Amino acid sequence: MSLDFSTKIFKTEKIFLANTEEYIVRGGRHLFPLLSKAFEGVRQIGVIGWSSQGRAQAQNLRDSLAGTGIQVKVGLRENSASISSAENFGFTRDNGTLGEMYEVISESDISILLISDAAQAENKERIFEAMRPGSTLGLSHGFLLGHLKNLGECFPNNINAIAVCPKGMGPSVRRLYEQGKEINGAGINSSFAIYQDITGKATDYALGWAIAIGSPAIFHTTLESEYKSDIFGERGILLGAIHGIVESLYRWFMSHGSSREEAYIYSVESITGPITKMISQQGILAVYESFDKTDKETFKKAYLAAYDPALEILQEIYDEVASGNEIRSAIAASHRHKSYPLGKIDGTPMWQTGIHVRANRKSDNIPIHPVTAGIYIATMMAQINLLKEKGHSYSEIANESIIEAVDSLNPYMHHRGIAFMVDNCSITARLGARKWAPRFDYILSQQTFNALDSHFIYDEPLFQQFLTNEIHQVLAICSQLRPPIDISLHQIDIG
Ligand SMILES: NC(=O)c1ccc[n+]([C@@H]2O[C@H](COP(=O)([O-])OP(=O)(O)OC[C@H]3O[C@@H](n4cnc5c(N)ncnc54)[C@H](OP(=O)(O)O)[C@@H]3O)[C@@H](O)[C@H]2O)c1
Ligand SMILES: [Mg+2]
Repeated sequence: MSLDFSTKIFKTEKIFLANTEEYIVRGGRHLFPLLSKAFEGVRQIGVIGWSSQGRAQAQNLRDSLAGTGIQVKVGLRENSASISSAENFGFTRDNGTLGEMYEVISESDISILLISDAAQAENKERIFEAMRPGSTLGLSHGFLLGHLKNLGECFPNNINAIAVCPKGMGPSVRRLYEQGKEINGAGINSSFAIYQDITGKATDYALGWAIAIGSPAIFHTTLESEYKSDIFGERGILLGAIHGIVESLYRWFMSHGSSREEAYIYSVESITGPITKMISQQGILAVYESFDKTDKETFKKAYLAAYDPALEILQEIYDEVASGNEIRSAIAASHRHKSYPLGKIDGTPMWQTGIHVRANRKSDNIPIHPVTAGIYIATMMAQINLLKEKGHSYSEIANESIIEAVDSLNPYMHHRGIAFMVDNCSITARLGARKWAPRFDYILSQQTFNALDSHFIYDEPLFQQFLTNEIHQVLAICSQLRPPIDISLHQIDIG
């Protein structure tokens, strides 16, 4: 995969991640005056859908493009339940910035498709038909490409097909953009991909779009690599795996004499509080290095007991995603959910305990439990190593396995529990988390905890591989590209 690209409008920057070269573009408000040039020939951008991403991207684009003459118009299905919410945010039929989705697509020069992935797949013919020749289809996910590949079909050959994929959820995309008004560089990083460029303008459109939604750093990828790593990552450590890990850990701590509150603190709080913060600020190895000798041993044992079982499930997920099965499964599930809507995931005593724990939380006193750290980090490392083996770039690996977890998602779980994190993500992600979390819970309970409670022979090279992994160096470089502020959740408006 070539990670180089060319733009006459924005400055590209070469970075070295371990021994590989990648090119990025840094965003920021000082580049907004270049947006008119980047979007040359564009009079209207349609944002189709009003959910996590639609709401955030439509507002950010409108704010960034103010004064350029480029209109941002929201498109929704007939009788959409979201019409009144969009109108409350100033996208109204009266002022011409809200309309029926197929009409908006047919009027727009760029149509950013932010309806659910399954709805994109289901309505692709009508969407493609509505697009004018020479116009641009914008995606925030490669799911639709995966679906087309499953069917042996392609995008229409008379449109551009591009993607800008924010590596964080919609509310963060909006909130950090707003914070960026005071602190230049605050925002959510995005990857971008150019699948089809028939006008020669696709790269500048994509970079302009990413800058306009506030991304501080923009990485290049392909649409195929994006959907594989994204669908895989959210089923892995970002959502599915972390859910399975904490459920199984909670029970394990209880079976070893902890009270409910202690078990919750040692499992969930430990990860979403100090482990997340330390990885975000100092990297993965810092967690291990923060332990004394005894806890280092405990961490090592937990790491080695968890790595292979976690890798086994992760490999299965990757295979399911790469073969197209996971995409078929998400579409099939969306049909079933018309009769059986997605169920709750935070009703059990564990998550009820979490409410009390959070109410009485003293943030500075949350311990890092070495068993929890060992299992969580082993799963993260297994995901990193698998993505590397599958040929993903380091920027994508770091974002899909570490940065999105510690800077975007885990803080949501810390703030209000598992459902607040998972159910603020896309439907594709919510489905995947529900499908795979029990598999991680099961394999850890069956294998990892059995091993932990007995003696087993350490795979020393595997632990050495953790200590010397290139990802530590990669993360140090990537963390310089992170937004300069923390996500302040208490201010986030989840509507
Ligand atoms: N959520 C994230 O943080 C995130 C992050 C990165 C990328 N993405 C990608 O961004 C895109 C949008 O995701 P999302 O999470 O914002 O949305 P979502 O929650 O997955 O989907 C909800 C939106 O889809 C619309 N919709 C559902 N069925 C429809 C149908 N049959 N016809 C027309 N519209 C329909 C809904 O319309 P109504 O409003 O009328 O109900 C609503 O606006 C997806 O490609 C996703 O993979 C999401
Ligand atoms: Mg994602």
